[in-house]
Amino acid sequence: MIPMMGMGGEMWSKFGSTLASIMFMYAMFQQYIPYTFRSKFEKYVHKLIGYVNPNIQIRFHEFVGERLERSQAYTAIKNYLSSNSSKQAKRLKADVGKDSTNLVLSMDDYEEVPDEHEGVKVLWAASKSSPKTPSFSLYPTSSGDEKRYYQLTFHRKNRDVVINSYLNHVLEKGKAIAVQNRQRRLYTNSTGHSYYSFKKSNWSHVVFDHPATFQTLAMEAEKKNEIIDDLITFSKSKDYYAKVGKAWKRGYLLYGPPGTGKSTMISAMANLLNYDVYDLELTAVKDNTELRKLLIETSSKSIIVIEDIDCSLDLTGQRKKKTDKEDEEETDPVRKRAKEESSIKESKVTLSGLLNFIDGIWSACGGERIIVFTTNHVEQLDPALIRRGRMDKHIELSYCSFEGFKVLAKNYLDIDSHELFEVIQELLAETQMTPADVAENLMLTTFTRNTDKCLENLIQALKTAKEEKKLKAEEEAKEEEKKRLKAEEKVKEEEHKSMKTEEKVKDLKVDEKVKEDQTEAKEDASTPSSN
Ligand SMILES: Nc1ncnc2c1ncn2[C@@H]1O[C@H](COP(=O)(O)OP(=O)(O)OP(=O)(O)O)[C@@H](O)[C@H]1O
Ligand SMILES: [Mg+2]
Repeated sequence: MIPMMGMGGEMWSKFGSTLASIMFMYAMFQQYIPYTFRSKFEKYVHKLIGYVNPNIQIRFHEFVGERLERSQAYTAIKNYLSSNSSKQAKRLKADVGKDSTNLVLSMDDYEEVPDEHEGVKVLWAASKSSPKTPSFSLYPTSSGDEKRYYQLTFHRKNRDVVINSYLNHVLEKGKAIAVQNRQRRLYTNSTGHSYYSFKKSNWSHVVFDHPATFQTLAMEAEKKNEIIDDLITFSKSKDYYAKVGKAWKRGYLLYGPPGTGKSTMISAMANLLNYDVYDLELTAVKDNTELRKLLIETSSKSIIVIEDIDCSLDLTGQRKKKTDKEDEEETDPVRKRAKEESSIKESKVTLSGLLNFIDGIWSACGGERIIVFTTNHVEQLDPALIRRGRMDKHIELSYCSFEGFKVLAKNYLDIDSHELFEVIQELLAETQMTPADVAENLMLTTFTRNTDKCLENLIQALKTAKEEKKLKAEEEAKEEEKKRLKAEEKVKEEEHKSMKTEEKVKDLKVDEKVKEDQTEAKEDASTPSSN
């Protein structure tokens, strides 16, 4: 044992002294050899190493270009390595990931991670270089001056595989991981702060974490699956759209009464496809130019939403006149308010501007985008806006069906069947209740603490709705009858009037005839006879 230790100690001391001498010589070399000679010397040393060393190295710096933008390749590699390094590297860096709940691990500086692709072995290393000349700054620069990079090392015989295949594989995988890990955003253009115009973007955003999914959406299973299929096919059809020469986008029109789940479906779409949501408030857009600017700023993999399209835009001059008239009759306070607001702000976005937005040349920039319009009154929309090709899919969201109710019962009460379901089925067929109202009744509150009570409440609400519907129908029938009687009366009155005028005309004609006769008789009397 002891001799061994002695040997080890001797070896270390030798190694230490050699290292010290090399360091000393290097310091001397740096201090006393002129710079020009030194740089030439270093060049030859690198060349010499190049002849001897069979490996090739590629560096991917964090910041590149004149404006020192963050390199996309660096970010993609970082993401790619984060999944590998957490299994292999010994020293890791941790950062908070999306939702602020999970940790994302990546390899620490000077750590190395091996990787293999198509039988080719490579080695990744994370590293950083400090600036050679110290820089002075008024601002604290903790790590700003350090230049981080990843270094890829591989044998030169594998050059083709690495450059042609492996690097693409790394970038693609890295980007896919970034999409998965990214925190999705909900953007809006309706901040209303015009003094923020110096800001770079016209969109402001918050974190998008709406929990709605297609599983929790009350809807017929067949219809739901059709929509899911459509969305997934769209998201995977990049090559197909390129082949047929169409911009990679798809338009959906969601229509139906308030509270039937239009907005909920948009959130479910975003969650299904992992897309960002851009909620475009048309009334806050000044004109077509601003609209185009907003569109260009939207990123790929996003859903652009225009809610209540019929209220948010006076699409044509004709339409404006029509809506003015309708204002008096508008009973829904929200729609009335929206109409008032839109007329106050005097948005100059026109129908043609909007159509350009949907399928003009500009719409192709970015790609992989879904445009969703919602409306409560599909019949009021301009045919040009909703023709096929612009809005590829029209989806009607309607009153709650029994199938929809079962989804809600499963979500809210966690039950698949119940003895009261039959009654509810009958009542739902006879009434028109929105999923929002049904959901409201199924919500467990302090008052309705159990399932039976909830279902009974719903039955009560459905019965009331049925009664109201009956009363409303009766009232409408009465109203119709009143209108019919009024119309009949009017017709009679008209007839009466026309008869009277006819009589008057007749009388007048008789009077005139009498007068004419009288004047003729007078004239005859006053004319002296020729005899
Ligand atoms: N089909 C549905 N499935 C599940 N929940 C629904 C459904 N429809 C409505 N709801 C519930 O009702 C609430 C209101 O629905 P939502 O906002 O999606 O309606 P909307 O159709 O967008 O109405 P509006 O036309 O007034 O904008 C939602 O928070 C959701 O909980
Ligand atoms: Mg809505």
